[in-house]
Amino acid sequence: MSSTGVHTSSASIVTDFKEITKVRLAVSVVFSSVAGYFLGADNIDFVTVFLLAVGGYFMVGASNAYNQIIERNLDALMDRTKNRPIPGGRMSVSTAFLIASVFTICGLVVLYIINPKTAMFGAISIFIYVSVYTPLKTKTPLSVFVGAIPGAIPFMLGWVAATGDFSIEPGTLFMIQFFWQFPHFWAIGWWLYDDYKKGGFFMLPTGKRDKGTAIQIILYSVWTVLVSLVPVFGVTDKLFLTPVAGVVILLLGLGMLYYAIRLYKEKTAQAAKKLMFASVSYITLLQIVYVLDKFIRQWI
Ligand code: HEM
Ligand SMILES: CC(C)=CCC/C(C)=C/CC/C(C)=C/COP(=O)(O)OP(=O)(O)O
Repeated sequence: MSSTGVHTSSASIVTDFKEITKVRLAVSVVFSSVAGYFLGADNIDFVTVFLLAVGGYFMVGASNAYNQIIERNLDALMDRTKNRPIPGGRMSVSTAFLIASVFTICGLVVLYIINPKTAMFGAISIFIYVSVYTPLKTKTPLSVFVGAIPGAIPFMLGWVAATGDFSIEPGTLFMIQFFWQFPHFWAIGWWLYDDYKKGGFFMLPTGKRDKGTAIQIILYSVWTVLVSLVPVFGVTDKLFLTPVAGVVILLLGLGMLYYAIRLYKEKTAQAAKKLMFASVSYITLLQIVYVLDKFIRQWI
């Protein structure tokens, strides 16, 4: 989520703001929330979409700023993160804390305006990410299972924003994004293994770039695809996917699985990097297909 480019002293405030809030991750989180909203809403209300996007950005931005305060000394040890605003010496801890705190309050208020449940899930996400996942990262590879909880909330949050309800449909959206994060993150953990080691992070399930990790990546990729197909079978109430969309999702899933199997065969950082991009493409395209399928079905 951080650029690996070297910032000079001329780095602008805008760049630092983007880095402290991890703009690319935040935008993809907001994207998944808006997709969840489109899936849940009977009538699209663009004011709610706007509030969800703004409130979501505030909450993710705050989460990331707190994370970078806590990890500032470890971030300084890794190439990927050493130029972040705090270890790079361009932002003080108190400024980052101010941004994080103001963003938390603004985010909660904006999400509360949508409905109280949306604010509650936003609060749960930031709490788990900052207070449980972040400290656990240096302790155990199992931290990824904890980090996957706040990571999976945004897709379902959109549905909750649209309906005010938590039921089987948002639960299914949660499960899809939850399982997806294992191939996503373990691919990154493999690709950037040496860098993570410098910071004392052991993020792979076996702790190593070995056959065991590669097999787990394949298994979780299979799970991700299977869970993604559940709405085709009409067991998830209002969340439904046509068989045509199911076939498209299956093809996308086989694409991700192909890169997971290549990682198993090649066991290289290059293969892991490709799987990381395949995983990001998978979740983004899945959300687009889910939304398009709903609207095309309504129109024809
Ligand atoms: C356990 C959960 C997760 C972990 C540990 C994780 C970790 C990471 C890391 C370390 C990177 C940076 C790779 C680089 O330096 O280039 C990354 C990239 C990315 N992640 Fe995640 N991620 C998680 C969940 C998510 C979620 C929930 C989303 C979106 C809904 C997401 C979307 C992305 C995207 C779009 C990128 C590529 C853009 C970028 O480099 O910032 N990730 N992830
Ligand atoms: C609605 C709401 C508030 C949602 C929260 C979404 C959220 C913050 C998801 C984070 C997902 C995650 C574990 C990313 C990895 O961070 P990392 O600390 O491993 O990344 P790093 O190594 O780049 O610091």
